[in-house]
Amino acid sequence: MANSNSLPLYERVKHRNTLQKVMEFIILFLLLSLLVYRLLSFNNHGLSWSIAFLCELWFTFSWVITMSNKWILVDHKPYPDRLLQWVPKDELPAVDLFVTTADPELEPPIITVNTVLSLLAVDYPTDKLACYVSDDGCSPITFYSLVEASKFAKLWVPFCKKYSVQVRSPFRYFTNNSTLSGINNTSSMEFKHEWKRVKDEYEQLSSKIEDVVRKSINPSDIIECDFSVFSNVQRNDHPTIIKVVLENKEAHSNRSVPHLVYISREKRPKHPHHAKAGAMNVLTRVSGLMTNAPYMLNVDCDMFVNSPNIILHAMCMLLGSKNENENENAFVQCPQVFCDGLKDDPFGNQMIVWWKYVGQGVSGIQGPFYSGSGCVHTRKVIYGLSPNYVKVEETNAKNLMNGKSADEELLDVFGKEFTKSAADALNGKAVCPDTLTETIEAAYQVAGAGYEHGTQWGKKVGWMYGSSTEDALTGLSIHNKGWRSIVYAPDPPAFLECAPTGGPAVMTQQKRWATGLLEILLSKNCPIFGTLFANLRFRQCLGYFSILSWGISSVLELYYAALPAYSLITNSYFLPKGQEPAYYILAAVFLIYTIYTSSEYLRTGQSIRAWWNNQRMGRIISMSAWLFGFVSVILKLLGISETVFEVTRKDQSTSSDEGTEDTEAGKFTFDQSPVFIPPTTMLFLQLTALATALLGLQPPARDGVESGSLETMCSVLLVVCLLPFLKGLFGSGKYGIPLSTIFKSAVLALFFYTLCRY
Ligand SMILES: O=c1ccn([C@@H]2O[C@H](COP(=O)(O)OP(=O)(O)O[C@H]3O[C@H](CO)[C@@H](O)[C@H](O)[C@H]3O)[C@@H](O)[C@H]2O)c(=O)[nH]1
Ligand SMILES: [Mn+2]
Repeated sequence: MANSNSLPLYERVKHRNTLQKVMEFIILFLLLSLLVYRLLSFNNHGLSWSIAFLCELWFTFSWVITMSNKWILVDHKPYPDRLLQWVPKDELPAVDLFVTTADPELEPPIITVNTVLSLLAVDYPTDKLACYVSDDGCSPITFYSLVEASKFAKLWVPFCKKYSVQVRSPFRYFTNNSTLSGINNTSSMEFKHEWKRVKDEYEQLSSKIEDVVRKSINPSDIIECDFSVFSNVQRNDHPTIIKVVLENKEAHSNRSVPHLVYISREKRPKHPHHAKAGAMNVLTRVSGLMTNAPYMLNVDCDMFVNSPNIILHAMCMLLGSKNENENENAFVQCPQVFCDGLKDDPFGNQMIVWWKYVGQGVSGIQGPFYSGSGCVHTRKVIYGLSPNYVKVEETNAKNLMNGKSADEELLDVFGKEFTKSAADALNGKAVCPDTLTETIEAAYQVAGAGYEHGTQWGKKVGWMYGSSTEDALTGLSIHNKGWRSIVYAPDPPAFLECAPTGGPAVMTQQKRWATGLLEILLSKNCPIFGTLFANLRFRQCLGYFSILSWGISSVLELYYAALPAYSLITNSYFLPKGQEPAYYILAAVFLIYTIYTSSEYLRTGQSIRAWWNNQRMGRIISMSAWLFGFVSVILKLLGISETVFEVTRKDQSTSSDEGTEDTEAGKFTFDQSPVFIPPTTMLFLQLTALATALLGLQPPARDGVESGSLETMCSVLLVVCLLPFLKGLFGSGKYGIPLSTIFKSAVLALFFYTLCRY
């Protein structure tokens, strides 16, 4: 026993990559040479030269950060057997499971239901788990779906455990894919029989939900449950609704299913609700009163469990070290992996390479960024504790000297109804009440719209307010205290989710990210302060900078992309000429960068096409969604408008019937959103510039040197990147760019052209 105690519960696996690193240094050297070349020839050039220099300075700086981010890749390997030797199964720590949903239309309830069922069925003692669903849509349909799902769960959970089912979300388990469904010719009769029964039940469940969604049947007409609370509610103006959907009363029987609680927090037009961050804080408080588990797993409504052992594995990494002081891991983050992602990643948003090289790279520094979903948090850390923590009793004495008792202090921070629960959690001796309903009255209090007034929720404790990427901000505030975090990227992935498809959904998501991230950079939460005045490591700060600056790089990329067009139109140049040595510097950067980036795709098992799609979408997203993110943050800083959290549309590929493969799914789609104007303008601009050059309409070169081959090549390359938009000009329906967008873009392009010419 003593022996197994001292064995670590997880291992850090480091990957070094010399070849990649050599290429990184060569690229850095080339970029620096280019900067030197620009500086040496600064005097004889005009504005475009300075802009090019500025942009290249930024690109070089970003490259240094990229190198720092990827210095060592780290992954982790848990040893659950050692944990089970160390802690008996029924003494494992409890974990509260959080799911958020906000809109039954954008987020079909059947998706949420599958996520919830997969959570209820994880391999972990059921009496240690409780699942809380926050519904910001206040939808009786979502509630109804959960009630129905809880009945099915009583069949599904025991079935999964009895047959050690690998895939625990029913829609995926019951696909036609035989490797997932686990049924084959060698299966026993009993299994086949039960399999059929569970499948039938699931089909009934999904058709019931579909009926309610499609025909808008009033759920209260079909089940006996109390729906009166949902009458007359408006999404943004309603009292709290908390319903214990399922209470686990037979904890030790093999038919038991974890608790399931539905929460729709109070919303009032006058009270800010803080979108997802607000919902997470209500989940934290309600669960704090009901079960107060020391750990909390949170997922978005579309992210379901794919590996049934995930909680046990995460526990290894959170409990994992020999002495308590050394245990400085605040949270375990699993990469976001997309289920049945479209072939070759046409929208460039599957982020496989990002998670591999940046996600695992920052894990070698202080740890991965919290990315909002697929993450297990430590409750105490969310309550603001630092790694070198002092217990509440100890602070007690200290505070008394300041004239404030610890209780008063806790009251100020957490609010009245929550003081005891918070103290219990911080002291690590949470006792949960015998029944969930016992605490329901207090739960209504802490879910109220005005509860947080005068407390530190969203400021010092809980999920942080002030950014539409509350995840990055919350993670940053944890890293600022000196905590580490852990990336866990098992194969098969621990969770799977749906990647948004189509132009508009991708743009909504990317715009929100760029907005939220820039909001953090330009606020008092800027990571530079974290490094200067708190415990954020310098290279971790650089890592944060690399994502927080998306909005800024979009502006520089836009300038750089306009340069070739400008040069062609005015018959000037901003790139070195064929006879200059610097010409070869540029060619070499281009070549090595191509080899470097494409090799990352090949090594992660993706195709060259996927590489190209990501490069292309990278440029498109940067000059559309990120640019809009930048603009909305500037508007917010000027006090003109507030930033909002727009929910991403989730595709309903989870219904039980197998849809035929949508061959059009990878095609770029458009809508009326102004976000499509800048890329369309850019396309027009490059086309006009190329036409000007080809038709010999360029003015005579001012200082005798004309635009050269590199400018033309860059312009052509941009047109190739913008090919989806070129096609969009001729497409119809959702595949075509709306006429108004085309018109506005043409006017803008014409304006730029005139500006250049005169
Ligand atoms: O007012 C709101 C808005 C959103 N949500 C929920 O927040 C989650 C994330 O929203 P979604 O539109 O799916 O955003 P994504 O871009 O897919 O999510 C990523 O980015 C977000 C930050 O921008 C993080 O919060 C997410 O966890 C992360 O997965 C969903 O479950 C929503 O139901 C709420 O509960 N209340
Ligand atoms: Mn999502």
